[in-house]
Amino acid sequence: MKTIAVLPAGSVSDEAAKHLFRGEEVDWKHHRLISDVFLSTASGVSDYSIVPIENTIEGSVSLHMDWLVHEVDLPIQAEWVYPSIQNLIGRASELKDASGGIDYSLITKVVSHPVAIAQCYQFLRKHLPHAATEPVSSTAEGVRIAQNNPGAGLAAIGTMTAAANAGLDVIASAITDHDNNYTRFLLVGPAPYTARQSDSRKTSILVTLPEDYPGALHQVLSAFAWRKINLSRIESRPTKKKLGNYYFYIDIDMALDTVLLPSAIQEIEAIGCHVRILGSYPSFADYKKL
Ligand SMILES: O=C(O)C(=O)Cc1ccccc1
Repeated sequence: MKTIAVLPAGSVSDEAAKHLFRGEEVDWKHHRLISDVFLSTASGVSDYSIVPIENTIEGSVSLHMDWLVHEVDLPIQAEWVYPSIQNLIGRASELKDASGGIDYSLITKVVSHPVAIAQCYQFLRKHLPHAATEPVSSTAEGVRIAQNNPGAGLAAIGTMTAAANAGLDVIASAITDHDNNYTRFLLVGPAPYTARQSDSRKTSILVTLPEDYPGALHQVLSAFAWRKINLSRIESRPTKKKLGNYYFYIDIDMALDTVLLPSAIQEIEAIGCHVRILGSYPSFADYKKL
């Protein structure tokens, strides 16, 4: 039986995790903090960690990308995309107006994961411009805080599951600014993921450019382009060593084969780039086919 570390029960990550591993017997290790999700596998307690890495509305989850790069050395073994439907959660009985509807002015603070708060920016600006927002470690943690603080004018943003688990009401459903809000999740750990196969494979690398080499980034991109290797994502992140020094996080739409991709990597290493392979793995873009 696999042991898998993930954010708390009822979080978006937890729902996505249960979807990938449905039908399998799993020992779930729920952690309040993403750092403990990573460290559970890095320390050998868990076999895998599940990490939300990118969202349709908000883009990359920088903290999680930085943990993957700077704090642990855990290969990516799979990626999949899962819908993130956010809801406003609280105690309806505490928010009634004279006609029995919801009086949003009675909500003084909204508590949730910062990415979830950002996904619902327009809803909050329209209905809750007066309310404070408080970022916490997960949407499920925000619901737990609302549950444990009755009468405090708190509302959370989270999943239907988290609301049901906490015995709270869904005050407003599907409040994200755009429909089709999806999150990309990574499965990280030492062993390959083999439970499901995908025709689509990716390889993620981290490239550090040589100093004082004008046009180095163009040469990196060219090394893939002339080999007709498609790059689906490139993102610069600080190396945290010196202002203006970046890693380039590159997703490549092919497996780490034996000739083409290794030769492209050798070519960019030859001009002085440092390349770290973050993983080569199956990609499941359509969760309905999982
Ligand atoms: O907080 C959660 O529920 C998570 O799983 C992290 C997250 C938050 C918002 C969008 C995607 C993942």
